[in-house]
Amino acid sequence: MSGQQSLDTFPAALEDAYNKGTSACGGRIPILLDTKDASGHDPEVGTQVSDHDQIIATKPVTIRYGPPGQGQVLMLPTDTSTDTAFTSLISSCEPAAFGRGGENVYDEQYRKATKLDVSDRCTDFCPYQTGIIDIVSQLLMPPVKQKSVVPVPVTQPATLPGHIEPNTRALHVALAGYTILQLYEQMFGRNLEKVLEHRLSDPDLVLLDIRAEASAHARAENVSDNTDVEIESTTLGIRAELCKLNIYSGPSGRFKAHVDTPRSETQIGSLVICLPSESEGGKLSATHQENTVEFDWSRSSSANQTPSIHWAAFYSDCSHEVQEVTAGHRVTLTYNLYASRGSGLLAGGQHSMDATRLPLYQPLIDLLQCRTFMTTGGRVAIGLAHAYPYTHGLLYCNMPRALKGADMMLYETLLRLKLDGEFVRVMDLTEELTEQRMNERYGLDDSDGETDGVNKIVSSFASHSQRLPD
Ligand SMILES: O=C(O)CCC(=O)C(=O)O
Ligand SMILES: [Fe+2]
Repeated sequence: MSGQQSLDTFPAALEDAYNKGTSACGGRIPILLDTKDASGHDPEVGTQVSDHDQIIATKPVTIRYGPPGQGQVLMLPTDTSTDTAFTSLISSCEPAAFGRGGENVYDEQYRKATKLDVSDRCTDFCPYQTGIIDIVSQLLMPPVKQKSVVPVPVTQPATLPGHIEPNTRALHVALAGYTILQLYEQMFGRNLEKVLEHRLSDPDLVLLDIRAEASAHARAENVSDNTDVEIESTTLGIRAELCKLNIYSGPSGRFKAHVDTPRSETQIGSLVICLPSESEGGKLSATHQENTVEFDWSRSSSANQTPSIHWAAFYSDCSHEVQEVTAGHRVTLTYNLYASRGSGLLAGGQHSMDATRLPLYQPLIDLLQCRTFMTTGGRVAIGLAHAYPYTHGLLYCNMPRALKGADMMLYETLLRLKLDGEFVRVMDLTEELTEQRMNERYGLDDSDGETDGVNKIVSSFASHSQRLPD
């Protein structure tokens, strides 16, 4: 390719990458054959050094197969010509069919391979442990589809709904569309600055909810309709489900071009793990529109490399094929990849964590059952431990799912106890108040009145009047 052609092609490829991402990716994980350290223990592969410098490697892969009571154990890599555990694995496999016109068919012209179903074997290989799922999630997920965010209304209502009991001990926050400023000025007829100085000495709790209207906006119909879409397109994770062990053997193992049958609506692709057993041929190619990505894991292409696990992941709509295996055995594990909420957005969702085991659970019950605590009911404001992107309209849609650590723990506990929590942005408006004073003094007009000084949020929950679980 000439220099000029390259100059023309690269920007186009870059634009494609921005717009479409990629439809396939793959890699290699070396196998550490001697995983015993001097003390005779297995070092924790892949976690010896910090973060970025970790060398991702894996131990030899163990496969257990065979009927109950007659199980066999195979460790790969091995000498496949002499290891009886390997030859016996080959003979335990049965012909692999494939889906055609809604039926399972066996046609050697199209697919010549054998298989072991999940129920017939297990393996200690883990695509999560080896970081494959992290890479696939980050690289292969659909490109971010930015939707225009409906502008946040800036008008404030003139009056407040409801009322606050005179003996309410804590701040009542989270009245969507209303400000703490208004709340205090109306309820206490006092200057907010003095109220805050008087009530809250902790600098984290210099409260003003001038952005409460943005939370109302996030809940407004037109945005909530889109909220899930926004989340799906920006922060999805991937769940991998082991499906089969397949063996493509020389001289004529193959799987002609096909598109996998999705197992459910949330299946987004497939992951193929090629275990370390020598074979020739068997190149995998995945094609999406005009783009084809090839993965050659044959002995000749990986000569001089340490024994490795190779992997490839591709979208469900990729047509892919395994070219003819000319010699040896190509042993693969296939996983179905499903879209999932993924890490980062799990707070309050469906998951397997039991909130009653959280360290906050019992103390909160004890507090709420305490006869001297807030005897007439009321609300409690709790400063959260982490900072969140509160001025970012799009990211704010992820709240409260994006709560982290202790904040997630608090939220899960509140949900489990069926307590009503709301999130309120807390902003340090010291600068704005100073500016306002200056403006008042010198008669300047503050036309904007917004601030970026967001640092904490507050959760409030109604107490006492709630029924607690027995
Ligand atoms: O083994 C491979 O590389 C791909 C196998 C495949 O396409 C399948 O099992 O559907
Ligand atoms: Fe396939």
